[in-house]
Amino acid sequence: MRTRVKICGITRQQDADFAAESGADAIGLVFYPPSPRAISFAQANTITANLAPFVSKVALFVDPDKDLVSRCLDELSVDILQFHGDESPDFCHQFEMPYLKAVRMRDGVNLQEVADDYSTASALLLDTYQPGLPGGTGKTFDWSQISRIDKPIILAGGLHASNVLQAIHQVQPYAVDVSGGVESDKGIKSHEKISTFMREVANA
Ligand SMILES: O=C(O)c1ccccc1NCC(=O)[C@H](O)[C@H](O)COP(=O)(O)O
Repeated sequence: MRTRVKICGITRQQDADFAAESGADAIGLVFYPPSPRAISFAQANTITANLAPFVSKVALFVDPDKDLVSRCLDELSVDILQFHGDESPDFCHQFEMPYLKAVRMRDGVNLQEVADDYSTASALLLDTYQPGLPGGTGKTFDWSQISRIDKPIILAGGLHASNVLQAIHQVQPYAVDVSGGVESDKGIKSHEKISTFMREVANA
């Protein structure tokens, strides 16, 4: 089966359009103000309003207030929520929307237990654990920590064109998620890097 691609931390319409033209399956919009990739709902509206069809729009939060997520759903057309903090299963489920639950990989994480806890999640997104930084670390983690679970896995953390092929062969994820690995600067995607990344995934 083809490995899907989500390009996260999109802040500009031209990057979203290029990602879509290049075959990305999803784009991620970060609604977490401390992030250098954070955008407002108004910016997100411009990006999503003109996006080609059949590209999923993922709204990413880190331990948000319920009201922020509700407002996002009222004001924006998004397809999937992504919770990248310590949100509980009940919190994630309450919006009655498909959602991804990020898991920051560290010693002792039992992925099947997490998958059972978040039984309503569409997938687990596995990212690198780094104290003080909930995501977008640009660093890989030890992929041998990943056990087989009965839920789709989205592999994130430090992926780029030079390691994504190996990552796909080793982990066989449902999808890969990239942010820093296709950037020229924080929040600014490099179209050349997106093209190379997409080509590598297609070769896998
Ligand atoms: O991108 C951020 O700044 C960010 C901040 C807080 C939580 C999540 C964040 N990003 C999530 C992602 O972009 C990806 O899901 C993932 O972390 C991969 O990022 P990268 O290692 O840069 O490829």
